[in-house]
Amino acid sequence: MIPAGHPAIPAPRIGVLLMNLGTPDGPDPKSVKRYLAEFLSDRRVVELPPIAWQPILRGVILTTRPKKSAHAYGQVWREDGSPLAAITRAQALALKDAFGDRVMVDWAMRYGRPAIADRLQAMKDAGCERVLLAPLYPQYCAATTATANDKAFAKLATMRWQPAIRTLPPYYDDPAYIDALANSVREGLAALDFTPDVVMASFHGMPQRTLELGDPYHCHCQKTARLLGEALNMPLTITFQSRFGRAKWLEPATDTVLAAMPGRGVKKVAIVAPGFSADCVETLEELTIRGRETFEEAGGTHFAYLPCLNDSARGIEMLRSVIARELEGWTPRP
Ligand SMILES: C=CC1=C(C)c2cc3[nH]c(cc4nc(cc5[nH]c(cc1n2)c(C)c5CCC(=O)O)C(CCC(=O)O)=C4C)c(C)c3C=C
Ligand SMILES: [Fe+2]
Ligand SMILES: [Fe+2]
Repeated sequence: MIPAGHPAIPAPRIGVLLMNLGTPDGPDPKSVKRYLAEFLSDRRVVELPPIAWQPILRGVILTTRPKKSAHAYGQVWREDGSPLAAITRAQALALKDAFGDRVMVDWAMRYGRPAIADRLQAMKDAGCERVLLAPLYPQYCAATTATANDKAFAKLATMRWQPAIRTLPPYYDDPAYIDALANSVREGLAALDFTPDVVMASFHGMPQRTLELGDPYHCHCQKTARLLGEALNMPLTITFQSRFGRAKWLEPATDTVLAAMPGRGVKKVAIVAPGFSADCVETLEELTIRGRETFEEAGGTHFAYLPCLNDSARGIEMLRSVIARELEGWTPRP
C-alpha cells in the first residue's frame, strides 16, 4: 500500500526518442562553427588521436569551413529552421499521433539542440519507465548510430533510477523500408517529364579505413541498394557523397560519377538518397544544387532529385512499423 502523503506512482509509460545527427542553430558562420566543433571533435566521427586532430580542426578547418558551410545552409534554410531539424520534428509529431497516449514520442539531436540528455530526462520526468532509443539511420554506422546511442547511455550513467532501454536496430533491409522507398521512387519517377538513363542511389560516405576496421555501413548500403533495385526491377548506380578530409573515402564518389556520366552518353539522371531519413544540407544543397551543376556543366541535359521519405504518410507508416516491432512485449502493467 502507498503510505498516506506519499506521491502516487504514475502509470508506467513508454518513451520513443528519435535521434538524428544535429544541425546548426542558424545558417551563419558562428553557429556553424559551434556545430562543426562539436561534431568533428567526436572520436566516433574522426578516428584520429586528439593530439594530432585537434590542431588541424582548430587551426585550419574551423577557420575556413564554417563560412563555406554557412553559405550551403543558407541556400536550404526554411522559415521553420534547418530542414533536418524541421523534418525530424515533423516526424516526431506524426508518430505521436500514430502511437497515441500510451507512447511518448520525442526527438533529439546528437550535436546541438534539442540535446539527447535533456529529452531523455524529460521522458523520465514524464513517467517513462521504458525507453526505445531510435537513431534515425537505416544503415548502421559507428559515426552516426553508435555515437547517438553513446550519448544517451552517457546520460543514463548519471541517473539513479534508469528507465529500461532498448535501441532500434538498423532497418536497411527491412521490407517496410524497402517497400516505402520503392513506392516513393516509383511515384517520383512517374512524375518526371523525362525518363532517366540512370537512377543513382547516393549514400553519405565514410572513410575507407572505417570499412576495413569492421564497420558494416558499406555492406548495409550495398544491400539496401540491391533490394531497392530488385523491388524497382531496374539497375541502380550506387555512389557515396560528402567526402571530407584527405583520407580515402568510399567510392565511387557521387560528384565524380555525375561529372563522368554525360561523357559516356548518360545525359538524363535521377538521384535518390536512401540513407537519409530526412532531407538536409547534404541532399538539398550538395545533391540538388551542386550535383545538378556538376552534371549539367559536364553536358547532362536532365537532372532530378527525388526527396527522402521525410514525414510523408508512407515514411511515417514505415517508421511506425519498424518502431512498433521493437516495442512488442512492452505493454503497460494493468
Ligand atoms: C547518413 C549517414 C551519415 C554518415 C555515415 C556520416 C558520416 C560523416 N560525416 C562527416 C562530416 C560531415 N557531415 C555533415 C553533415 C551531415 N552528415 C549526415 C549524415 C552522415 N554523416 C547528415 C544527415 C548531415 C546533415 C546535417 C544538416 O545539418 O543538415 C557535415 C556538415 C555539413 C558540411 O559542413 O559539409 C560534415 C562536416 C564525417 C567526417 C563522417 C565520417 C564518418
Ligand atoms: Fe556527415
Ligand atoms: Fe556536404
